[in-house]
Amino acid sequence: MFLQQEARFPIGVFDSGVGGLTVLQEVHRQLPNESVVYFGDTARLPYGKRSPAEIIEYVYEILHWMQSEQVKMAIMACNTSSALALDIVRKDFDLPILGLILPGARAAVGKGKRIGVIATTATVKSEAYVRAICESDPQAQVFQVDCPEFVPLIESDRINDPYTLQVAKDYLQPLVEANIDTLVLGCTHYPHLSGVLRQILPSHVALVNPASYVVRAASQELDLMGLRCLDNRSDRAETRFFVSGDPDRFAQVSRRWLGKSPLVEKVYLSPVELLS
Ligand SMILES: N[C@@H](CCC(=O)O)C(=O)O
Repeated sequence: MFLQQEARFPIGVFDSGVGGLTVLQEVHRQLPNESVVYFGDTARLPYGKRSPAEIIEYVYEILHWMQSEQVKMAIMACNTSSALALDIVRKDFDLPILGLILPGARAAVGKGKRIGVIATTATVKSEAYVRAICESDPQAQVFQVDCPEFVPLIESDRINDPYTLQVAKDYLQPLVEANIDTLVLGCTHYPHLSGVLRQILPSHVALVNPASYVVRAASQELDLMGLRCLDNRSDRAETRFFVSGDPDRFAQVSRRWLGKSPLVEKVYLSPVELLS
């Protein structure tokens, strides 16, 4: 099966932009020995506005490139890609590929019965969370809202802007009125807004960040496959950052989350011929 993989190889983590950093933080917390290749497809964000065909094409390109970087596992740190592309691309790669929807849905049903999901327009339209939640708990009720303004606001570093709070109030209002008890942050950018969301939601509403659950699943998978890196010398694990857009811009925006400006390289992804 996955014979060419070795424990010392990195884990690939990708998103359209800085959203995947919320997953990267969990990788650093739960899997501190692992090296990571992080890719942000910043030239083509937001993915949430893209068609399913475009998203699938981008994901193929990213995974082909990640394979050339010798990743031993790929984590789609992007709900939109997980919702639209995971089941399609998985069969075409000789490496474990993990997505956020199932771990997020399972975590949500463990917390409540009236489950709100906020996500990109593409994820909401796919109904991937509705299916996954209802399969895990047929009694659960799901209320979805797409929040197309969030990703551009986060990518332009406007988290604490009063306008962002107003937009968030408008998006959450129908969910508060529906009396949700649980809210799934169904886009990896949104945990960056947790503080803003908390100001609006009643305190009994549980927030579910699927990032911590997908990384837990990744950890189990690494053990199962004998691919966990056991070398715990702190200087060995490194995270390298790559983007398709402007590396300086990514370094500047991600600084808030990483505590320092990372070194970021630009990558030109090659088009992949898709068999239809
Ligand atoms: N991080 C996003 C992608 C957002 C976007 O580019 O629209 C997700 O989890 O869906």
